[in-house]
Amino acid sequence: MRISEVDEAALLGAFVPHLPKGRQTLLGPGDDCAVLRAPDSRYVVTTDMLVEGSHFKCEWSTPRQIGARAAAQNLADVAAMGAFPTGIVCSLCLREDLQVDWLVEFAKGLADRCGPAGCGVVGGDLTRGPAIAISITAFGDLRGQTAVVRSGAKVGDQIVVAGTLGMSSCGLEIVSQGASPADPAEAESVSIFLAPKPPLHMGPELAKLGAHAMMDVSDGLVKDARRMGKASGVAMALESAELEYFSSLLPSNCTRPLDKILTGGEDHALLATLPKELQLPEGLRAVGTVKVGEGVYLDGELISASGGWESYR
Ligand SMILES: Nc1ncnc2c1ncn2[C@@H]1O[C@H](COP(=O)(O)OP(=O)(O)O)[C@@H](O)[C@H]1O
Ligand SMILES: Cc1ncc(C[n+]2csc(CCOP(=O)(O)OP(=O)(O)O)c2C)c(N)n1
Ligand SMILES: [Mg+2]
Repeated sequence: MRISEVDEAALLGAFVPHLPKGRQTLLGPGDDCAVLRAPDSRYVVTTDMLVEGSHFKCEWSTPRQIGARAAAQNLADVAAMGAFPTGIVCSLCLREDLQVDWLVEFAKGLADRCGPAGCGVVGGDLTRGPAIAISITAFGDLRGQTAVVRSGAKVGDQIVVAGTLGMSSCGLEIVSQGASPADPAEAESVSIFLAPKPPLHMGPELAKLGAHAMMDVSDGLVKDARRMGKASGVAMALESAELEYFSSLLPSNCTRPLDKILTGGEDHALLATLPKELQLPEGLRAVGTVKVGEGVYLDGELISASGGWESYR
């Protein structure tokens, strides 16, 4: 049945039962506001939008993948502060021709990423319009840790990454060509593009390790490292030899792999800097060193191009 054939109460009746409750939810969907516990007394909050055609296409993604992507990109921002996601609210502008089932599958996608993180989907809003737009606001708890900001990188720090780089961009390339994935690496890159799996648990882990700065990589390593460097008043020196691990994960016929690792966005890896003497645990890769100066360097050469996704270009 189309969403235009049912009233809002019936739509919510189909949607809400699929949403995860979350460990910190005191009152979920159904009232004027939700009530969330904030055990730490502070909370982090972030918001991100996805628009049909700009961030996803219904020809490429299942509704469940769109839900997972929408949740993942918001939860990655929470993790990038060193926090644990506690709840999200999700506002949806839906086309009238969508099926009620689309909404149910979208809810399952939100649950795919929020559920395992212990994060509730505690409210939202529904409206109709000419294209799908999704706006999510996410809240997180710092559990006593200091929030890890992007401005704290110190000269001498090692620059580290948790998660993948370039996989989403390879997936976008495959999907844009209308091709089906030919091997497991291609399938994984398409899956990461359509429904990213950020290493959410590594955010608080990095905070505990004493990360000086952290952010998630949404627009590309170079562009986001440039933002971190600028905020911290330092230069970010990347080493291509250290990036080889990320190349090894990419599909074998992915074009310009180093470019994708440097400038491809949307894997939602975590980029952080750590004290130089620290031994890196499983799940973290060193990619370079924080230096005196400004800008981003690769093997000692300044990268002058923006080096990433531009939403307004
Ligand atoms: N419309 C807005 N009003 C206020 N702050 C905004 C707005 N858009 C972006 N910002 C802020 O600017 C910063 C950079 O935004 P953005 O590039 O979207 O971050 P991210 O890549 O982490 O999602 C964030 O702190 C964000 O909250
Ligand atoms: C249909 C489609 N085309 C292209 C892309 C690639 N893409 C869109 S936005 C983006 C970068 C991140 O988007 P933005 O809205 O700037 O996210 P933010 O930095 O706010 O987290 C990329 C790589 C996509 N996801 N979907
Ligand atoms: Mg944003």
